[in-house]
Amino acid sequence: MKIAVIPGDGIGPEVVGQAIVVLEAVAQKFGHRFEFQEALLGGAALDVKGVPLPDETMEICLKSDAVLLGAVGGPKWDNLPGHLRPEAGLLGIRKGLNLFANLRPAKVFPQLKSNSTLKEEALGEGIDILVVRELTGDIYFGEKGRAKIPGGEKAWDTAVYTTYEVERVAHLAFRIARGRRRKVTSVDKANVLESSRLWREVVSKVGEQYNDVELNLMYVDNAAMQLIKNPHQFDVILTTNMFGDILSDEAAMLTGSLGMLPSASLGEGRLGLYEPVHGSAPDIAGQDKANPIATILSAAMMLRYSFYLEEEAQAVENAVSKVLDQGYRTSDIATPGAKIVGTKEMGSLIAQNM
Ligand SMILES: NC(=O)c1ccc[n+]([C@@H]2O[C@H](COP(=O)([O-])OP(=O)(O)OC[C@H]3O[C@@H](n4cnc5c(N)ncnc54)[C@H](O)[C@@H]3O)[C@@H](O)[C@H]2O)c1
Ligand SMILES: CC(C)[C@H](C(=O)O)[C@@H](O)C(=O)O
Ligand SMILES: [Mg+2]
Repeated sequence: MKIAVIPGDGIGPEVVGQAIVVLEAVAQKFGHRFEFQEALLGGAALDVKGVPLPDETMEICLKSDAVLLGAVGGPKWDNLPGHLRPEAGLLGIRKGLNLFANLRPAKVFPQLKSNSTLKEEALGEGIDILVVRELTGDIYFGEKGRAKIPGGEKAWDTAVYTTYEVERVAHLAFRIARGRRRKVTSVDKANVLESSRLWREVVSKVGEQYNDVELNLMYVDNAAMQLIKNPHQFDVILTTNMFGDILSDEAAMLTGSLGMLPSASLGEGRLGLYEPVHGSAPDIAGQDKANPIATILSAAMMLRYSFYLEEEAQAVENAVSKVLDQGYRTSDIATPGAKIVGTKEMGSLIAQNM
């Protein structure tokens, strides 16, 4: 099994390094062979190649069975023009690999209930939400530009969706909901945006083919509020690229820390891209402070969705749970009396508990 490894910038290399330690423990325990090949993306690629997404990186990804990615971006590259920013490299790779569905599960580990920004009573039995974010359309990829006008400038980004783009991600969300609590909440801004009106029409039509799944339609401003007020009402949240970006960070905080949230980006085939939801965290980069669990859980999603190794995926998730049971915490999820460890130690502990 060939895995393209893209450490990226900031804490990216630190957290990816620990996901590899855990994948090597999986290989040893279950007798698999993973072949890792490194590739450059984002600021790391800009510094060496002058572009955020070099051709070799796309070639390496296309020849692999899965891609493991850290994060990109940082203040060093913040003043570059849009198409040269590290983030453009990430968008390019998602689009280039046609990864149209981004799965972002927000689940509360029982050991971390007190880290949630919600009161423990509000969390009840815990939260288990899956955000299915469309990933290759919307305002991220529509026409954009800037022009001089009298007195200053104007700038624009365009939100575009086609029937086909909405249909394919909607089908995926409904199919996934069948394996969960059979409830899809589609989130849009159909009271204002034309692209959201198309989104709503298409999702409703696709929903008619899944009579066994309940469909709710919700505006994004209300959804942002409902996530805090009553997160238990959500099972699968199906939403657009932009709203999914925002709502998944919000859902992350319900679980205690952005450092806990993994993601999988999927297309038509087996090739997927697996990355934590968080960014390159320049404020803590290079200090061995980053929580590697989001990336380690992303590696578990890789085992599940690209390699169909369910037992192995669960073994990784159980190892994370065991280490939390033993009281080990990185500083973002610290609680009174916890044993605070750094990025590397957290990775080693999870590998040892496999
Ligand atoms: N997928 C990606 O590559 C991705 C995602 C989001 C942001 N970014 C980029 O990252 C850079 C920083 O963005 P930001 O500060 O808005 O978001 P961020 O997610 O990098 O950080 C937000 C906050 O969460 C903390 N944090 C994030 N991950 C953590 C972890 N694993 N362990 C402990 N704490 C963690 C950070 O220290 C920071 O305080 C920007 O250049 C942005 O464009 C990249
Ligand atoms: C860095 C940025 C391009 C990216 C996004 O907006 O998709 C990030 O915020 C994410 O959530 O993966
Ligand atoms: Mg984001």
